[in-house]
Amino acid sequence: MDVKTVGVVGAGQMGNGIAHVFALAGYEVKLNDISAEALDRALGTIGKNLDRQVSREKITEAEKQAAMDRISTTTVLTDLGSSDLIIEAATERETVKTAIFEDLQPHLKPTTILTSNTSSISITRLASRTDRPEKFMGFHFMNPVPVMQLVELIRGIATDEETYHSLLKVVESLGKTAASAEDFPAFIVNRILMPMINEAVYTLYEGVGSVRSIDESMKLGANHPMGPLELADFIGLDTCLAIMNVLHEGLADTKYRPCPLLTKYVEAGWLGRKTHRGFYDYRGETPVPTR
Ligand SMILES: CC(=O)CC(=O)SCCNC(=O)CCNC(=O)[C@H](O)C(C)(C)COP(=O)(O)OP(=O)(O)OC[C@H]1O[C@@H](n2cnc3c(N)ncnc32)[C@H](O)[C@@H]1OP(=O)(O)O
Ligand SMILES: NC(=O)C1=CN([C@@H]2O[C@H](COP(=O)(O)OP(=O)(O)OC[C@H]3O[C@@H](n4cnc5c(N)ncnc54)[C@H](OP(=O)(O)O)[C@@H]3O)[C@@H](O)[C@H]2O)C=CC1
Repeated sequence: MDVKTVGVVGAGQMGNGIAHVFALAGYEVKLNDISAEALDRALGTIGKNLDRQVSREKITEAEKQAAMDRISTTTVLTDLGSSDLIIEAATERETVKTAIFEDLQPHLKPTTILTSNTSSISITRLASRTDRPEKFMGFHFMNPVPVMQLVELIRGIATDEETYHSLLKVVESLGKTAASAEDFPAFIVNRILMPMINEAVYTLYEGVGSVRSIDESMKLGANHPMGPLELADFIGLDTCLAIMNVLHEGLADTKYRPCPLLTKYVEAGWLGRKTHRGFYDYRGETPVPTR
């Protein structure tokens, strides 16, 4: 299947990054969200991130303009029906994702490939709720999408080889690198990364260190580009908690128990950068630790 048009569902931090890289690579992109404000914000963010690439001479002003012109937005999900490839990047909740695929599928071409950017949820189970499990895959981009090299490709039990090879070609066309992961909870990156973040929250919860000392320790002591709590805020604490819950339930092992402090931050609506407060408070000029 030759992919030329892409429909992206969900215009949050991942959806806008995915639209950005596809438009820059020459694909026509339709970006959908339930909220018109989210779509406006996404276009603003894409413009700013493309400007950054122009100012660092990675792309020209004309390439930026051409990329912006290839992106259209809509709050009507079914407008994405004519796309060759759908990338679902809505909130990490299985019921949300299943409803999107159910609403979309009567409007799709028989050849359309369906994918989810889920961080953790079973691809086989999501696929089984659609009319085309053989054309369904996990297509897991990393945050920030314009910068990170990796894309995880996850085949469900029924995914056919043609679909897998079509997506491999797409990843190559974006200048990124694919890694194949088997369909088990949280795949490869988050199976390893998220227990580390959860452990950092336990380290804070048990008073072993403060937010700042935990992050400094991992940046200066293990050469991580961001401390684990800073990274959790960057990913979104709701997403981190959702992934830990999938690991905990899916692997039935107490070592994946989400830290109660992580749950408390999510219950407070302190979801990290996207709500301006998480392990750090981002409302002032510089981030201030909340513990
Ligand atoms: C949860 C999941 O399911 C899976 C996941 O995604 S897990 C999260 C994975 N991501 C990570 O672990 C990110 C860890 N953090 C980092 O790698 C770095 O802190 C970072 C790349 C985000 C920023 O790096 P930095 O050195 O502090 O910032 P900065 O110097 O401004 O940026 C580095 C480069 O990225 C570019 N950049 C940063 N953000 C960008 C964006 N959103 N769009 C475009 N370019 C961007 C900058 O322009 C700069 O480019 P050059 O090298 O060409 O100059
Ligand atoms: N954050 C990260 O680092 C990474 C996240 N992912 C995965 O990507 C997906 C998106 O995450 P992320 O971008 O961070 O989340 P965000 O919370 O930033 O964005 C999700 C967006 O989806 C919208 N949305 C919710 N329901 C629907 C719907 N039915 N139709 C269309 N849009 C909808 C939300 O709208 P509203 O806000 O109005 O509810 C919001 O704008 C998740 O599956 C996540 O696990 C994958 C890799 C990295």
